[in-house]
Order: sequence, then structure tokens, then C-alpha cells
Amino acid sequence: MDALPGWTYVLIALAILALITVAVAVTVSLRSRGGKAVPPSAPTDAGAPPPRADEAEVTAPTEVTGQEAAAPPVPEEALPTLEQPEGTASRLVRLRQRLSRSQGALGKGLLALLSRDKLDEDTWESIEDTLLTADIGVAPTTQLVDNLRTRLRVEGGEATEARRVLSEELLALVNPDLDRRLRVTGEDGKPGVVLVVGVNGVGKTTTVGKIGRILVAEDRSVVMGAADTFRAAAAEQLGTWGERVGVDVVRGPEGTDPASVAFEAVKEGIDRGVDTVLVDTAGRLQNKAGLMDELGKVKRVIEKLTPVTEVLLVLDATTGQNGMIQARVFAEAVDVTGIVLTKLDGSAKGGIVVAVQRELGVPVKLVGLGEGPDDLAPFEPQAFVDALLG
Ligand SMILES: Nc1nc2c(ncn2[C@@H]2O[C@H](COP(=O)(O)OP(=O)(O)OP(=O)(O)O)[C@@H](O)[C@H]2O)c(=O)[nH]1
Repeated sequence: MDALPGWTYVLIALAILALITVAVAVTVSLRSRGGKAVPPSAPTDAGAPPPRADEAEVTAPTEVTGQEAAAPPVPEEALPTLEQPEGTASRLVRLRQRLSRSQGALGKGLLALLSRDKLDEDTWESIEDTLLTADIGVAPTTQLVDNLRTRLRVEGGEATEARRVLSEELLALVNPDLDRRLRVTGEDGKPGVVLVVGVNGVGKTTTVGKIGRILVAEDRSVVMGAADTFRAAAAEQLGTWGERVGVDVVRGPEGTDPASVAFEAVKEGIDRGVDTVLVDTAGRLQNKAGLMDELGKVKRVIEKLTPVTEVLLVLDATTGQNGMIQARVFAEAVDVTGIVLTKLDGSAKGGIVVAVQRELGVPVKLVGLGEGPDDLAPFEPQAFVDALLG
């Protein structure tokens, strides 16, 4: 066989080189596609309130860099990113300010009227209207106006006097002597049981979650029961609240008897020796008889194990008279021992505190002041009046 000309060898060598280059390029491209880590999905936080600005750093998903992508997967148990609920002192300071922002207009309006040179009938009528608009209710308004008239006649109408007298009268209406402590501890080594009731949408589940966080911040052990079995999302929502602070949530499939979930939750709490069991209930029953049957049963069934120490009725402060009607129906269905007034941040009608306490003869114990996870505060009469007067 004749030897090939020299340039043919050069051509063959070039062709082999080109083939090698193409092969290397294809391999590198495949590797880089197959090896890229999928960024972790965002934490499923759908049911819980949106994180506040100061929480964002903790909960926001971080981007995965090339180096992190190559790192070996970390077992799930090693990632308990539990949140630290806000401490009591800073929470109270923050929420008192928020209360002033939402309620200050009422007191300012009243003080402006009371500081007029002449307190004539028109002025007293405007004072009455201002109080009624703030949902204080007719009887307390009449009482307050009568007392103000008498005292300002006797004690003089100077602006500073008017402020002092108004402050004292408002405080008397809010009734600082009521016992507003939450009964979260049980007896005989058993947990305290807090049953949370109210119609849907008022902020029941959110309130259960927030109370759980307050208890965790106080180093108490907690189990939560999702006895709102009408809507699967409600149980999921509570599950998320629990997960965030390491509290277990007992739940049953959608449609389970709420009483059986409540029973299981309290049993779990007793078996584990926790301090408090918080039970969320459903409130979407349309008729009073059904509501009474259900709530009565939940309470009776729990009390086969241990007494319910607190029944909290959650009311939405923005609903005015509607809230009062709900309050009456629930109070007939179950012995309410305390009221939680939610969404006070979104309503200037703080007078509902006075109206609802009068109506039920039960103290407002907690107020909801926002959608943030720690936006729940104990109701403090003096701080409330101070907020009203700005
Ligand atoms: N602004 C404000 N929003 C609140 C407050 N409390 C609850 N909410 C919001 O009210 C909405 C309803 O709250 P939920 O806790 O789901 O109400 P629920 O009564 O449990 O309703 P169901 O689960 O449907 O029975 C949510 O968007 C909460 O974030 C509050 O104090 N202030």
C-alpha cells in the first residue's frame, strides 16, 4: 500500500483534535446542568401571618450558591429553625404605642370638646355622639356624660382638670378591678385548658397561635388542639403556628367530631405533663342550638379528663354591634370567662371594650393589635385609657 501524502496525516490529526474538543465541551455542559442543585422551596408559611420586617431575615429563603449546591444534603432533623417569640417587655412597649395610634382620636376629640370655653347643650350632644360612634354603648355613654357634667361643674372646666376627670371616668367605665389574669395552669398536676371560641374570621386560630407563643416565651410547655375540623386549612394554619415555636398540634381529619380532637389534645397534654393545652374550635354554625350542642359537648368531653380553666371568646373589634350579637349567642352556649378583642389596630372604636364587658359581665383579657405573630397584648385598663387620651 502506497504511503499517504504528508498533508493527509496533518488533516487526520486536525480532525481527531476537533472531535476531542467537541466531546469535552458536551461532557462539561451535561455535568453543569445535571449537577445544579434545585433551590429549596420557600418555607410553607401560608396559614400564618406574613413575617414582620424584623422577622424577614429568619424566614426568607436564601439563594443557593454553586458551592452550597455541591455540599452534601443535611438531614432534616438538623434544621429546627425555631423562632424565639418576642419577650414580654418589648412586646408590651411596642403594642402600647400601637394602641395609642389606633385609639388616640377618641380621646383627642373628647378633650377638644371639653376644653371649649362654654360647655353648652350642643357641646354635650357632640360629646355623646363621639362616645356612641366609638361603640361605647348607650347606657355607659349616658353615665359618662352625666358624671362629666356633674364633676366639671363642681371641679371646674380648666383643660387640665377636664383631662384628669375624663381619664378617671373612662377608667371607671373600663373597670380596673376585674380579674384579667389568664388561667393557664391546672390543678393536681394536670394542665390548664384554654378553650377558644368565636365565629369564623374573627381571628380565633391566630389568637390560639399567639397565646401559644406568649406561653413559650414564658417557658411554659404547651400542646394545641385543632378542634376546628370544618376547614382543613384551619388545622394546617394552627400546625404552622405550632411548628414555628416547637409546639405540637393534635388534629384529626377534616370533618372529625371536634369534641374527639379536643379530648385527644387534652389527653396528650396530660400524658406529656404539659402546663397548658390550647383548644381552637369552629364557630361557623349558623343556628344557636347547633352551636350550643357543639360547644357544650366539647367542654363536657374535655372535662371527663380535667376542668377547662378558661373559655375565651374572640370578637373582632371592627364589627361593632354585630360583635355584640355574637357575644350574646356564645355566652349562652358556653360559660365565657374572658374576652379577646382582635383587630383593635384597625379600628378606632375601642369603646367596644366597655360595651362588651357590660353586656357579658366578663373582662376583656387580651387585645389583638396586628397580624404579626407577637401582636397580642394583655388588656391593661390604665394603659388603654392613656392610649385613648393620647
Ligand atoms: N389586623 C389584625 N388582624 C388580625 C388580628 N387577629 C387576627 N387577624 C387576622 O384576621 C384574619 C382571620 O384570622 P383567623 O385566625 O384565621 O380567624 P378564625 O377566627 O380562626 O377563622 P376560621 O379559621 O375561618 O374560623 C387573619 O388574616 C388574621 O391575620 C389582629 O389583632 N389585627
